[in-house]
Amino acid sequence: MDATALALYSPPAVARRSPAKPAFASIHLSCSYAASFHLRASRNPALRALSPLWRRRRRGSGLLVRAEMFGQLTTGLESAWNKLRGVDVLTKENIAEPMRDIRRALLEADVSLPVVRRFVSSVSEKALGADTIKGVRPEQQLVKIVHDELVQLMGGEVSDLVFAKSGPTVILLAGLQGVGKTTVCAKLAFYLKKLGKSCMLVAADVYRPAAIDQLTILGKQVGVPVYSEGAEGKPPQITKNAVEEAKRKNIDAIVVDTAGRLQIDKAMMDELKEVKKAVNPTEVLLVVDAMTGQEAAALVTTFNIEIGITGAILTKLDGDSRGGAALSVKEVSGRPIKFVGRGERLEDLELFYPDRMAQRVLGMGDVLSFVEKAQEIMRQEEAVELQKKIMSAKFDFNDFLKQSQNVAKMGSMSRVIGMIPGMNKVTPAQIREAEKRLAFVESMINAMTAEERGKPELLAESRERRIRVAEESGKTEQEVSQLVAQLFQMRAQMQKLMGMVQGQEAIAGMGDLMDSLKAEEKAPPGTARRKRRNIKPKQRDLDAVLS
Ligand SMILES: Nc1nc2c(ncn2[C@@H]2O[C@H](COP(=O)(O)OP(=O)(O)OP(=O)(O)O)[C@@H](O)[C@H]2O)c(=O)[nH]1
Repeated sequence: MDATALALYSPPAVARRSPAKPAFASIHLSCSYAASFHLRASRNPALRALSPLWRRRRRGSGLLVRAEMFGQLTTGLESAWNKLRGVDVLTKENIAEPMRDIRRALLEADVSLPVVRRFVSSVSEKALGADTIKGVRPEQQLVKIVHDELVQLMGGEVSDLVFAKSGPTVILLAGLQGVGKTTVCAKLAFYLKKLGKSCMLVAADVYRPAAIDQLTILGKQVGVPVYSEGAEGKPPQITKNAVEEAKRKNIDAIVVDTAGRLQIDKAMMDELKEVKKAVNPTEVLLVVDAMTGQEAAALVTTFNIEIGITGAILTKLDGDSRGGAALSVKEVSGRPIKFVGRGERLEDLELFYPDRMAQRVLGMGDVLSFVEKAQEIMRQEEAVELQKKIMSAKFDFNDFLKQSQNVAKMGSMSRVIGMIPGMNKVTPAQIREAEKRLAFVESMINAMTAEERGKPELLAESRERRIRVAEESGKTEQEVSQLVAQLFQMRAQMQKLMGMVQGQEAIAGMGDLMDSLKAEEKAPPGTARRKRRNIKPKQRDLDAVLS
């Protein structure tokens, strides 16, 4: 791999100062901007070359974000290569400590010890055997080696659903109670519909009456039929009849929901074997909870030995899972992870890509998934338009509202943030704060006139307008002023982040706004605020906003 390509593996710069509390709004703007930027970059090599900018976070201007998923593992791995800064070549001596860091990070992520031992020995061997490549620093080489090993550990490439060559594809789901099986049934139906395949759900969990009702409700939400014979039927017979029904109705795929139990028991295994014998399913997928770490890997192994499975579906990856399950399942059980669940919504199920997961573990985000998500909600021309507006500092409140709604469609904020390279350290609390404040902000934007939303300078230059918006939205003038000031700050930040700022031409109306903000901060409560002349912002004001 040449130096440029390897440079993409530059470890994200670890900010040397405590994470600045990000302006809530810039989290949304960064996500919106990234959606448009990466969407364009996905079709434009020149722009794509810029995307490492997202990986090397600019101190002070980027957002210090810690995605919920794998945060601890990412930090642990980062400390490994940060110890190699300044060395010229990887040697047995100088990689000893980084290897100990990697070992510790994987164990803390709840990866099983035998897997960790094999992983560290393979990375060490490759690190010592690696040729030095001109222009590539040793820590970059180590990041690349760890990345490739992580990809292999998780199965190498994506393992998609297998479809039957003739007749309906039968997907049998198994798993313990509460792991998310029934939810996965609906998510899979939603995924199959997106692929243009007709689907039917089968209620074969006859022991928990609520499960049948739950599946029926979910089926209605997705818009697919649910085959049920109530709680009296026997799962093997129910499933067999469902296959006949699917054949009659020429349905492409059926997804069978089976009973979950608190732990593996013989009755559960025997029943699954009978169902399997009755319908010979195309896929037998074990649903496991990512939060259970290496226990998930052990479960997959047991089910594979007992009944034979074709793969696993890892749910609740949006939770505070340390990553051990994602990293261990394939290596321990020999069976691939096919899908991951990242939330409770129907669209929160996606194919499992080992390379993208490895990039996220290494804090490099997941541009490809981000682009795919952005493509689902944003047309290319919209992305071009948004990009131009942001780069020309014309991004206004209409754009902010539209993009915030778009970002919300891409999934939870932590998930969107986790996909954007270079933004892998937002704390969950900061993300929750950002999400909470969005409604607060939207109420102020909705109180603005269309003209004010399209020309925020009008609000920056007129205190009367700000007071009116405050009164109509039930907020204070100070809060409105802060919001307007943050929009200008976001404009400048985005340009700075892109490294495309063309000089810092003064932004009209900033002086007045900055002064009234400062006056607010200094004036004791109730002091009549001094009226401000509209003045061109002094460089000092602009620097204060831009810093
Ligand atoms: N955060 C999060 N919650 C999930 C995910 N998948 C499922 N859940 C939630 O987990 C809970 C259990 O989901 P179910 O689908 O009822 O689990 P189950 O395995 O069918 O449970 P039983 O029917 O009792 O066997 C529900 O509240 C789901 O919304 C996920 O990927 N992320």
